[in-house]
Amino acid sequence: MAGVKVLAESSVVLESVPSKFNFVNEPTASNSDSIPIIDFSLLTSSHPDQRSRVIQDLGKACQEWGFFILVNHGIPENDMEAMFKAATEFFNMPAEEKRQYEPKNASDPIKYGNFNVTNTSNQTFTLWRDYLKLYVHPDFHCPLKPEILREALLNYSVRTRKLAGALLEAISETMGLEKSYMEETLNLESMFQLFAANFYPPCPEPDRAIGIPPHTDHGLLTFLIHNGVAGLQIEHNGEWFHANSPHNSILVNTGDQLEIFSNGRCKSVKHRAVLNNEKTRISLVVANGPSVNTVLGPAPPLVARDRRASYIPMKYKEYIEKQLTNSRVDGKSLLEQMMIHENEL
Ligand SMILES: O=C(O)CCC(=O)C(=O)O
Ligand SMILES: [Fe+2]
Repeated sequence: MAGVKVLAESSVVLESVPSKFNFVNEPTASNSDSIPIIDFSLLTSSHPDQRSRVIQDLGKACQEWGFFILVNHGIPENDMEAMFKAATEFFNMPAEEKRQYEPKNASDPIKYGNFNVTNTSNQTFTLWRDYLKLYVHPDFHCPLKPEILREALLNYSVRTRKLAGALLEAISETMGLEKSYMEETLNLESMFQLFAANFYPPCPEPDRAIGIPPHTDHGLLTFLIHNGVAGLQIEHNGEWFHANSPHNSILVNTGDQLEIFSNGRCKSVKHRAVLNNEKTRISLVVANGPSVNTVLGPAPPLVARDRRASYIPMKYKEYIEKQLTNSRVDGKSLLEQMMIHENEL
């Protein structure tokens, strides 16, 4: 298939969603003005009170929401603009140019296309989204075109990697661990970084298709920026909320590996991308994980404190592969499968 973009822009005016996209969707969500906002610049504040307050807020955000809006993060606006420009140019290239990146294997380091998901009743749906996914660290992979992509992405991956490192240090502190604990035990100098650009064209029947169904992210911390068009929703206390983040901020969420590592303190929260019938939405995502060879389980000092481990350890590489191949959209998630419940002890 040539991509959802081509379909949405074809000369025949689409009045309904072709049946292969039909996803039983429950799009209602509420607004929330209480998604935590974290001011990154305060983490380096020389006022001890200010710093300890932001560490406390950060810990609370990871525990209660698993999502927060990061402001004053230090990544220049121009660098983000350059990424949107490059991603837009990529999706605007002719279908033949993009087709060479359609994956042969799920683990190809450069992938473009659209995605099918299957539910527990064995029905398959195509998602209303074109994506470009690139492995950018420890090895950097990037399509040759558009030419502006390489430099912009190299820079963005360096900057987001530094930011992830600094946030993970602060998150270690929120749990009473040494600042460098995660960096050392999870081999963060060779952290696995995945970049994804998501392109959601306007959809004639936004309630009958979905951009990305409910899921959690597999890594430690995910960073998301978007082009100002709403669409991300997150689950909080069993309800769905719109996650609107202001221009120039970064929406950060804690992923499965951080929930496991923190022995359940940080929450890897379900989220989904819904559609609209007016505007194209673009989101740019950087998923930051441990090195792929790390066997990640609950941190021993936390297990000692809690007197039990609440999750089974697994090599991160294996976790990613399993999540790619095993999951049914409405089935038990891999994270749920890794949990050790109290009655199983
Ligand atoms: O586009 C969005 O807002 C969500 C993207 C997302 O959840 C993902 O790429 O994992
Ligand atoms: Fe996600």
